[in-house]
Amino acid sequence: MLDINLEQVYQLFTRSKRNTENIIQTAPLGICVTSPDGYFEMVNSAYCQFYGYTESELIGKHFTQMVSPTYRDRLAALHDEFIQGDSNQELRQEWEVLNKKGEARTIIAEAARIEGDDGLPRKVTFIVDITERKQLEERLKLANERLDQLAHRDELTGLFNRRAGLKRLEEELQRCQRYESTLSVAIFDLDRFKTINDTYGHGIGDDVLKEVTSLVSQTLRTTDIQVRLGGEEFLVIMPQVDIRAAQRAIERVCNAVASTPFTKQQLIVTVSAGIACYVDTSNRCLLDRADNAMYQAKEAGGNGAVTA
Ligand SMILES: Nc1nc2c(ncn2[C@@H]2O[C@H](COP(=O)(O)OP(=O)(O)OP(=O)(O)O)[C@@H](O)[C@H]2O)c(=O)[nH]1
Repeated sequence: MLDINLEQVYQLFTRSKRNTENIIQTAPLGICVTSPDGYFEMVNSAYCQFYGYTESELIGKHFTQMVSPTYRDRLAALHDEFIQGDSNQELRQEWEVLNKKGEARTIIAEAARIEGDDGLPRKVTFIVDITERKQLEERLKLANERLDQLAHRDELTGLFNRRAGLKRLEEELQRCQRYESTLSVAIFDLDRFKTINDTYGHGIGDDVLKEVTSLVSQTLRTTDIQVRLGGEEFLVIMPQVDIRAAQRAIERVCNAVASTPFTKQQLIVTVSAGIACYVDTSNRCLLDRADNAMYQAKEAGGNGAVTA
């Protein structure tokens, strides 16, 4: 039998308790224990350091004071649910919190339910500061969006650029083939645009391009795709639209452009358009047909649409 007296048991117990407390206090992640009604009963050094409060400033305070006001009610409700839950479930979630200086930080909090000395449940929360990681992710996301923008969008008008637009057309044509649906395209070009540049300068020419394409987008359906092919030449892809409907849409575009004065100079601009409808053939052939039709519209004096 083990020869151990009460004093030794007590010493062992005290040493073990001290070890546990030391581990908790020196742990690199923030740890807190909250009472069944959400008040701090224990906070470790990392927790205090992260939030910028001393231990005595936190003990006895309600834990929701550490989160931004938007989340307070939700978190208090979650705490209650967690404390009352039957299972030993764990809660892991990302939160926006506020430190003592009022700075917003992002944490991942993971919680576990334990039983306190009094037999009542307690919530132990472990927090990891992910603010820098979140900021980095945000910057990466913005940089990726910018890269995506540069790779697929035309800087001046914000429309799809030629490469991205032709890729979209290819995808739409494949959809037509697979589902035996239809599609129309229109190529349009501003009439005598060089005169605008020569008379008012390139800057005003740019403004005309931006305003015209914006008006065209508003005139078309949201499912239509407008592409800047280059210079003052544009492509409109109209999925599920037959040649008659396409003609009506593009005539509406021509009329809208011709009847709207553009830029502060109130310039009157017209467009010529060629329309072609998908028949089982290649992308290139469809665009060539629309392009030829557009030149016919130009030859007929501009400001109008011709179907291939
Ligand atoms: N401002 C501006 N002008 C551009 C841009 N890209 C092309 N252009 C100009 O567009 C004009 C196109 O001239 P042309 O090809 O002769 O066409 P047009 O004067 O519209 O004549 P038609 O098409 O025959 O009616 C040129 O002056 C180009 O410099 C651009 O991004 N901004």
